[in-house]
Amino acid sequence: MESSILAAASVARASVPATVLSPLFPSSRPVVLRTDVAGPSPAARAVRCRAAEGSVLHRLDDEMFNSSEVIQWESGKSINSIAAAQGIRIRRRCRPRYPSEGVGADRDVPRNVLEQIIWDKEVEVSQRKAKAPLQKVMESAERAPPPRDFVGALDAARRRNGLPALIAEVKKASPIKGLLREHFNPVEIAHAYEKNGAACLSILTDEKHFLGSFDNLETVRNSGVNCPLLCKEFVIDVWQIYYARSKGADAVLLIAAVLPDLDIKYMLRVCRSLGMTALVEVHDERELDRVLKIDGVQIIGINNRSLGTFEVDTANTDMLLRKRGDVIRKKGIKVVSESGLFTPDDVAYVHNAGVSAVLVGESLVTQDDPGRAIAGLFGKELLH
Ligand SMILES: O=P(O)(O)OC[C@@H](O)[C@@H](O)c1c[nH]c2ccccc12
Repeated sequence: MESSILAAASVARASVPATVLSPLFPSSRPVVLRTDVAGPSPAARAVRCRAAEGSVLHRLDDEMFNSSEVIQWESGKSINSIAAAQGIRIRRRCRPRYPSEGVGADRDVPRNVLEQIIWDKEVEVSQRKAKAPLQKVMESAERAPPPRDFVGALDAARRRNGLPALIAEVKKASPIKGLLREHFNPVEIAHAYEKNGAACLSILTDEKHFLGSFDNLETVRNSGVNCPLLCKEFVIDVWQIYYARSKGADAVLLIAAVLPDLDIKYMLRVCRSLGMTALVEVHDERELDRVLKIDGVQIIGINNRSLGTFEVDTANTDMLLRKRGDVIRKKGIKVVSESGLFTPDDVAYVHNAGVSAVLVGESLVTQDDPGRAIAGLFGKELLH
């Protein structure tokens, strides 16, 4: 068994260095194989067995995980109890493996839109993984065109215009507003955005709730746009990050409302190993404080929209920057104000609050000419 673990480990060594990625848990999450203890715990033994079955191994730096985190995983605590301890209210779809997670109706029914999306996403990801196993997707990620510098493009655009850089979103629909644009051609919209000064593009890939697709991401990437691309996905599994890279994404969104700290740390690491940027999204103070404790976060998105209630308030960006702007600036982290921005006043408001960039979908895609709409949003033409 040991020899097959080592054999599998050598397969993955190319990507990253002392932890195991195992499908033992609901999504592929890191589990440290501890070599400093007399004998492996039952969970670690199980991991070894899975590893021996041929799952892909990843090695990460030990110092990344403190021992209590390791023990959390090894103790077999459910993802939901770990998440709840961090204030995360979005539950993963329950597995019978964890009887402590509730029974009956409460267990089987998602409690809000975000939870519904995440539950659907788990089914979708496991189906996609069955068709394209991680190892295959990793190989095709290696063959993808090299990643572009997402943060660099934002910095350059901000310097050029003296305004927050624009991440313009290719968005067909949303769960609450429904269809945003009847005639929807992602490539046409992407080119119009780029021509009118967008620094980066955000491509929604969730099919069920946003009518997006990975095909859109791939076609836009192959259509000759130069802007770096953010894969706007509900990431719950590192498989999705490799998949996004294989389709040409330069950045991915990591939503703190659904990801425990350890997942964020691990996913940041995977992004870095692929040369991608992670835009870590928060909505409230608790999520922001969690994210500020994680090393290596370069760019934070403050979502003005609650993904639980879908209510929007642009004052959220201002409020969080008033409270935590000092720490954010000290750490050199850039902030993107996301959602609900419609007018030059809205942009000026979040600019004054201290953001480096804005992420805008609805107010652009709902207009006849989404490219021309950019000058309307900023109150002037943006330099390309
Ligand atoms: O269309 P708006 O209000 O301009 O918002 C764009 C973007 O911020 C929003 O689509 C978004 C922000 N975070 C998300 C997470 C998942 C899906 C969508 C989003």
